[in-house]
Amino acid sequence: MLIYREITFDSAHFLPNVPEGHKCRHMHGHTYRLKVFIEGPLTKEGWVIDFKDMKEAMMPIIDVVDHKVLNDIPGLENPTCELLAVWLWDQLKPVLPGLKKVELNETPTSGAIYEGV
Ligand SMILES: Nc1nc2c(c(=O)[nH]1)N=C([C@H](O)[C@H](O)COP(=O)(O)OP(=O)(O)OP(=O)(O)O)CN2
Ligand SMILES: [Zn+2]
Repeated sequence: MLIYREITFDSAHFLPNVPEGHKCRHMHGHTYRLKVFIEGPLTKEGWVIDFKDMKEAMMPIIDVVDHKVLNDIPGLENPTCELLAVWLWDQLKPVLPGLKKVELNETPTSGAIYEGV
């Protein structure tokens, strides 16, 4: 069974590696939407993991990026949606057994999906 929990956070960033003149070289912000997927068997409670426990595992990581400048965070010096999705995966993997996939929307119409290496 695959379950998910979704959360939003607001961050500022700029993309240092895009060409001169690209609008994303300038500091700007996004409301990111992160969907975290966990796969596993049903327990005797009839669930994979308590959604509440998922949220509790996710929140300390979300607190690192929420209302922050992403470029200031070690490992996020070039915070594209793709690299932020990988960073979130790397943070979540040790605290969420069964982590299957992260889906990160940077805008309502664009995003990245990462399932680990
Ligand atoms: N593959 C990627 N492309 C872009 C990324 C990214 O992380 N991965 N990021 C950006 C910028 O962060 C930018 O803020 C988003 O740009 P854009 O998609 O142009 O966003 P808009 O909502 O302004 O889109 P419009 O269609 O122009 O309204 C850029 N690309
Ligand atoms: Zn952006």
